[in-house]
Amino acid sequence: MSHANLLESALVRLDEAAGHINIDPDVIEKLKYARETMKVRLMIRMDDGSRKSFLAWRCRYDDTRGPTKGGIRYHPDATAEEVETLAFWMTFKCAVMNLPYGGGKGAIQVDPRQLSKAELERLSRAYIQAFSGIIGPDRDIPAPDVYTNAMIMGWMADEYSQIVGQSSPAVITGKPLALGGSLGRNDATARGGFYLVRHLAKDLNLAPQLRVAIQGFGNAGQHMASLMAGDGHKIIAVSDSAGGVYCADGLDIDLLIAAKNNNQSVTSTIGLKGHEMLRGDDLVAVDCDVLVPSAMENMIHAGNAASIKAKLIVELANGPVTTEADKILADKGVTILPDILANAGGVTVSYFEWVQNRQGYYWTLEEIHERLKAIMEREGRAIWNHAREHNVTVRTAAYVHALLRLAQAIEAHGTQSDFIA
Ligand SMILES: NC(=O)C1=CN([C@@H]2O[C@H](COP(=O)(O)OP(=O)(O)OC[C@H]3O[C@@H](n4cnc5c(N)ncnc54)[C@H](OP(=O)(O)O)[C@@H]3O)[C@@H](O)[C@H]2O)C=CC1
Ligand SMILES: O=C(O)CCC(=O)C(=O)O
Repeated sequence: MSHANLLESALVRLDEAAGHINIDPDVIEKLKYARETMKVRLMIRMDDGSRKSFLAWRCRYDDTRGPTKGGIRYHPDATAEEVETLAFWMTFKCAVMNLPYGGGKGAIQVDPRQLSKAELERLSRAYIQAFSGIIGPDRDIPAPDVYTNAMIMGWMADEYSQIVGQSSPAVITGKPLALGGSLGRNDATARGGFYLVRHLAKDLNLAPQLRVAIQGFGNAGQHMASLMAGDGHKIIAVSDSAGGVYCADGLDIDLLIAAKNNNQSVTSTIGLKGHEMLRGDDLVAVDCDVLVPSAMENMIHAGNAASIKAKLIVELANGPVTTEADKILADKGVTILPDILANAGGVTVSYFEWVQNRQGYYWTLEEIHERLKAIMEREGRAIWNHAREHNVTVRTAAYVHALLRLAQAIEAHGTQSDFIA
């Protein structure tokens, strides 16, 4: 599926949820469109003295529940449509977790692996120069996403602080600890999903030792592998953009992480420690108990959903399963813990970072983990129970859960505030 119909497809889930509750059509009308999407062309000086331009966007999809919140993605295939869809999902994700935020997202159309560190820094600072008017600690708060990280967030927070003339750490989350980052943000996306699976293990009839396949081996995928392996489960397959590896007895996670830290693909471990090669779509079809998509959108689609053998899919990626694949998987009896719940640990610890920045008082790692676990379990349990009681998928239950909160906020604002920025 191209990005051109990504939002349309995402809105199918909204309509589906709206069909299960009595909701004012005005609420749905408001949630169907992004509030504002700003597009710019960033021009930077390359190391060889030439100038190069890059398209970039920031979308503030809906700010009814608070300042907009969401990551910035660096990817050569980024489009405005993708950014708006990701911002739509953020709107629902923040509502699912009851965070005092709306949804936003940003992107630069770039392959960051083709830039030097100095070029990457100039580009990241140029992004903030361009968007400094629409971001801010009470307006729109960026964070990391695909191919961005703490170092980039540090440059961005520094650039913003220089522009406004005062230290302003709460404008961006996912920063390095030395610049006001939070303990526990690094593995928060995976940890939230991990706590959720552990909490629902009995309800899901999960075996004590699970065979897990992970698609994508970056921030989300690597931490999920470590957490699940540390809890006694076997990671039997992982992949990255270059291919995949498989080992029925369990892959060597330290070896895989060392390869990624060395800028190599997971496939560089083929032939070592019993690691075998996986091609193309083979990873999703691996005989396993749990499949964890942790890469990009639409990777599980009508063409490969029928081949899936896992009984549980934990969506650490945003939008990894198309609406067509949802139906195929539901017919096969596969349970999906949806993105707006399963990967919400990241934005939840981002929220903790923002709170700590604002109060100037920092929590211990244990406090972060306890608070994250409590919120994942509270919202996860409510959504799970709703799904069971109303015989709907966990995805529909999560959308209903968020939609009720969004509707309350939209109605509470009244009808005269529609044009306030
Ligand atoms: N970081 C965060 O806090 C959050 C991230 N997410 C979502 O999680 C997903 C992953 O993000 P994150 O881990 O941060 O990103 P990273 O940039 O850290 O990692 C992305 C991973 O996906 C891999 N990948 C890209 N294309 C493919 C492909 N076609 N097949 C297999 N693997 C592929 C990359 O491969 P390679 O290493 O070869 O480049 C990389 O290993 C995204 O959907 C993101 O939006 C959701 C919530 C929060
Ligand atoms: O940490 C955040 O604020 C947002 C993370 C994000 O982009 C996401 O959850 O998709």
